[in-house]
This record gives sequence, C-alpha cells and structure tokens, in this order.
Amino acid sequence: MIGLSTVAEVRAAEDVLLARTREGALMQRAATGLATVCLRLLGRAPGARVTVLAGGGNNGGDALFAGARLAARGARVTAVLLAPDRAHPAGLAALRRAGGRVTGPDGPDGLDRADLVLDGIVGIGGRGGLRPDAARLADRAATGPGTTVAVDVPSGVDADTGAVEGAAFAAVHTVTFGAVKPGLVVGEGRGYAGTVHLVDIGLGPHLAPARAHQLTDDDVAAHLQPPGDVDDKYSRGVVGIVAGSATYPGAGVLCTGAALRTRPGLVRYAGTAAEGVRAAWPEAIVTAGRPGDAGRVQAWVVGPGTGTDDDARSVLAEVLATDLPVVVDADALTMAAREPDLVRRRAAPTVLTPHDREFERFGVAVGADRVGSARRLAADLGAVVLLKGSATVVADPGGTAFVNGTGTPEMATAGTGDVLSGILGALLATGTPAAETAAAAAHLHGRAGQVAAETGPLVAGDMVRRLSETVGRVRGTGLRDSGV
Ligand SMILES: NC(=O)C1=CN([C@@H]2O[C@H](COP(=O)(O)OP(=O)(O)OC[C@H]3O[C@@H](n4cnc5c(N)ncnc54)[C@H](O)[C@@H]3O)[C@@H](O)[C@H]2O)[C@@H](O)CC1
Ligand SMILES: [K+]
Repeated sequence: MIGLSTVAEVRAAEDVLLARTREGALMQRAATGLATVCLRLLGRAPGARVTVLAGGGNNGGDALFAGARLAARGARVTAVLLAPDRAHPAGLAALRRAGGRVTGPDGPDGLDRADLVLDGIVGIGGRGGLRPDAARLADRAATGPGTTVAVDVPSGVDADTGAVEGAAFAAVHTVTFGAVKPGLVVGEGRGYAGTVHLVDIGLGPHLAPARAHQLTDDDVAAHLQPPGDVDDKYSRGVVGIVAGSATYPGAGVLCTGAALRTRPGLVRYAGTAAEGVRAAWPEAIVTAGRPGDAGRVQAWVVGPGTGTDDDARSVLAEVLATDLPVVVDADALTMAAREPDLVRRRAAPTVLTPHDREFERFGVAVGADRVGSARRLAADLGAVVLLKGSATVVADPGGTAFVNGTGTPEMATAGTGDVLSGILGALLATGTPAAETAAAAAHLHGRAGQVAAETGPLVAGDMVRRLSETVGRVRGTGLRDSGV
C-alpha cells in the first residue's frame, strides 16, 4: 500500500528529521534523487540542454542543486530565476560553480531547444495558481520540446487535493520527496503530475500513519486468492445481484458476468432481466422473483439498470433491510439520494458507487477536493463512498481513503460501471473490510480496462471477457512484465 501524505504530515515529519540532520542534508538527498531521475530520462548528460525554472523557495533550491549536478556531468544548464532576489543562495552558487548559466524570467531561457525542463517554481509551499511570469514559462515548457519534470509537485497544483485553480506546470514526470502527496494522484493534479517517482529522503519513520492510500497489484492480489482444497462453491462467498430489467437486460448480464469472472464460486441473480441473464450466464442461479427468492447470499449488488419505479424502490428497501453488505449503484443511488435514511440506518456495510452527477443528487457538488467530498458524504451516510473518476476515490465514514491508480480513458464507455459493481459485489461477499475491498475492486476494474484496451477500443463486455485473465495477471507478475 502506498501512503499518501498531506503537506501538514510531510512538514511535521520534516521538522523532526531536520532537527536530527546536518543543515542542508535533506535538500541534498532530494537533489541527488532528482538528478538521478533526470539523468535516466536524458540518457546521457554531456551536451544535453536543461532549463531549470527556479522560484524563491526551497523547491527552487532543490531544482538549482539538481541543475548543478547535471551541469557537472556536462549538461548545458540554464536557470531561470523567477524571484532573483530570493533564489536559494547555496543552490544558485552551486549551479554557477558547475558552469550553469543564470537568467531572469524575460531572459534567454532556452525553453525552445531544451531536452529537459525542471519545474522548481513552487513545491508544497505553493498557494493558488501560478503568477503571470511563471504561468507564461510553464505554458512555453508545455508546448516546447523538453521533457517536463516537476520537482516535488507540479507548480500550481494543490498538493493536498489535486485542485488546479489557475495555470499550472504540465509535467510528464514528477519527482516527489519523502512521500507521495494526494494531489499527485487525484483530481486535476493527476493529469499534471504524469508519472510519479518517489525519492526516499528518510522521512518514512517520522511520518504519521497515512489516512489515504493507493493500492498496488500485490495488495489487490490478497483479495483474489485462488480457492483452497477445502473450499466449495458456498465457502468462497455468494453474491446476489439485482440489476437490469426485462427491456434492458444488459446491465444484469454485465454485472453478473463480472461477478462470475471475478470469483466464480456462486452468483445468484434476482430480477426482471432473468431471461437475458440466464441465457448469457448459465453458470448463475437465476430467479425472476424478488431478492428474498434468490437463496442465501453474503452480499448484494443493487441498482444497475433497474429503473426507479415503485417496484425498484421496494426491492432496494428489501435489500437494504438485510444485515448483509450491499453495493448501491446507478438507479439505486438515485433512489437512495431521495431517502438517505435507508442507508443511514443500516448496521452492515453499504458501498455507494456514484459518479459526479449521482454524487450531486445527495445534495452537494463534488468540487475540486474529491477525497474531501467523498469523506464528507461517507461520514454523513455512515457508508463507504466510491466516487468514480479518472482516479476513483474510496472513503469510509472514519476518514480512511483510497485513490485508485489503474485504468485507462478507454473505459469511459457505457456499461463499465455495471462491470465494476459486479466485481465489487463478488469481492465484498468474502467478508473483507468494505472500504479496502471497494478500492481493490476499483483497482482490478482499472486493470481489466487496461488489459481489454491492449488491442484497441473496448466495450464493457470486453472487460468481462478479459477479467479472468486480469485476475490471473494481478495475482502474478504478468501485468508488470507486460508494462501495463
Ligand atoms: N523542508 C525541507 O526540509 C525540505 C524541503 N524540500 C523542498 O522544499 C519545498 C518546500 O519549500 P518552501 O517551504 O520553501 O516552499 P516552496 O518552495 O514550495 O514555495 C514557497 C515560495 O513560493 C512562493 N509562492 C507561493 N505560491 C506561489 C504561486 N502560486 N506562484 C508563485 N510563487 C508562489 C512563496 O512566496 C515562497 O517564496 C518542497 O516542496 C521540496 O521541494 C526538499 O528540499 C526536501 C527537504
Ligand atoms: K514544483
């Protein structure tokens, strides 16, 4: 699990570590790690053209020291000082000693010929969007030839939330120090950060336990264990699915298929799409009756494609009245937003899976702080909230959050949400804690999208078809080997 640490948590840990280390030592560790990544990206330093954008804080200091290291290896380094009178004195001196050139915001910055551009404008001390000089340079860097590398945080991105209020530096790589900050992996910030490289500067032992996390394939593999010798079809967790309708069976077919392909122990289906589901998935136990007619299950999924009429409402109420974990998706979210007490009064875990518009039906817009918004709704409803997005966020009522790191924009297509709820129901039926299980489901769903998109555009059914393979690859090392 990768901990996502807030600025306050990083500052607190830095304070402890700074008091125990020689002055400047942390910045040297940061700059060494940064220069190492830059050298790797450049391939070779001699003759390479590097522009360093340096603001007046320690972030600029990191960038200047890294620039000095690259210059010492033969790179042609130009430092552009955005606040010349406040530039980090030791960093600037090191850069000059190593043969780097120094200019101001309007000087010859080399951006139109650079191989690499370092963004040391602001780091975790930044507030709001970039000021005009910095914004202009960030814009030129984004459209110029150089590989853009953000130092610690892309300048203009809120490190805690990922909010981008104005102009920001669009990085292809971000080299971050001590801990990954949430703003690098969620919201708009994720798009500005590019690939994130974490440099260890020794903060780890001093960091408070993170309240937000990102799961890895290894974490998720623990949720996807193969059956043991003593398992039978019941012992692996039975999921019940209420999805689709007689007219629109698709959601029922996708959701049931995704559940079967994730944990093929036993999947029950109850609802009016019974005929279509039975035809598509003879492996499922199907009834056209109500949830109570389906037989015993350990978790329910309710809502995809069910509609919101009186019948659908009474089925939702029946499922929510059980003492089992329930995934509330799609049409069930619309109904739950009208009657949130149906969720609030539950003792068993409930996982709500809204996208932004469904989230708004609960009375507040998501806004730029996606983790914060998910946490607030989770606390209000006493439920786990899985807020879908390019980086899906999961929050539990206690404030623990997860930010998903897998997926592909190709997944923005009809039916992929039904696939997610099927995966999630199948995993929840095993009885593991709801929030981490929801995060594991989002991770696996994203991997399935990546696998299905390997050969071109995907439709949701492709994800179902490739799910067994995806489970196998997440359990092993295949995904990483194939570069997905
Ligand atoms: N504290 C430490 O021990 C370490 C800090 N490190 C670096 O130091 C950074 C934090 O340094 P600082 O606290 O000096 O803060 P920053 O360098 O992030 O930014 C502070 C400066 O930026 C200006 N500023 C704020 N918002 C701005 C905006 N929107 N546009 C333009 N200028 C703006 C401020 O006036 C101030 O001069 C980290 O991100 C990291 O890069 C690393 O060297 C590791 C060790
Ligand atoms: K920066």
